[in-house]
Amino acid sequence: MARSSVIHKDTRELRIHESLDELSTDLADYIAELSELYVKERGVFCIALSGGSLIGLLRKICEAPYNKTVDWARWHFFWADERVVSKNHPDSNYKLAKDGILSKVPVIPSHVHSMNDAVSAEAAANEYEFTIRQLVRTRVIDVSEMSDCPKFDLVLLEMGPHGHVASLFPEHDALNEKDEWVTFLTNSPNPPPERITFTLPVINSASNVAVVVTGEHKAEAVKSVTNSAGTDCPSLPAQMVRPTSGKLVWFLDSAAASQLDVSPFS
Ligand SMILES: O=C1O[C@H](COP(=O)(O)O)[C@@H](O)[C@H](O)[C@H]1O
Repeated sequence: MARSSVIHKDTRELRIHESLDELSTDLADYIAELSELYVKERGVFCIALSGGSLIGLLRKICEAPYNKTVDWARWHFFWADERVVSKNHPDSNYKLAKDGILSKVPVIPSHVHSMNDAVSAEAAANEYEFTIRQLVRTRVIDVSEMSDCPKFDLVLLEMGPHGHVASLFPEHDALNEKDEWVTFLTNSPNPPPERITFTLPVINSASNVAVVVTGEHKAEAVKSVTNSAGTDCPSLPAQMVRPTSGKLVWFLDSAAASQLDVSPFS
């Protein structure tokens, strides 16, 4: 029998699942509910994806009943980060999403806002920010009244074992970027070195942010982040994900939650 539990810690909701299958189902339910809400409210649903094993965990949203019930034609897809490689390269976050999601459901090609793979990291970051600015101007993407940043309906992140999210790595200068919406790196500590990423102000302006973490190798980082409630000087990028007025939900499997000081299934 699958087991799940919901814990509120600081401003985070932690949804802990005993199996990956259960996590994947809950993630699909959560996204489908947000899609319905924003399609009703705004006529569109703007979702920013990341890469990694997150995409495999999104498989259920492409299956019955969601493949039929979700209003795919209203979805606009963005990327919270991308690697500077060609779109058919195995490291490409776009390719991962294309193979895992975009090729499986009836999306509108002009609603897929991927990053340009034919120019430098700097040019692609500038171009992506320009694209987002146009879509904010036409109100496809909502705007945050507090920060003037784009307000994505949902930003989906996956935390790496050392606490990185999107392509925001511990102690990297990109974490301090306050003015740009999209920035670039040429020295990522994880390969490939060149990347493009949303900045923290954009992530934290979203209406909803979900952070997905699975596996025991990430348990220590999960513990550090969740024990840092209210810390004034967070050091891990995942600790800095604190939506200003949006909702933050963490989806964990029991292995990733294994070092938490709560016993989710007791
Ligand atoms: O490099 C990236 O990593 C994260 C996830 O980290 P992982 O170590 O668990 O793969 C991913 O979400 C991000 O989009 C990506 O570019």
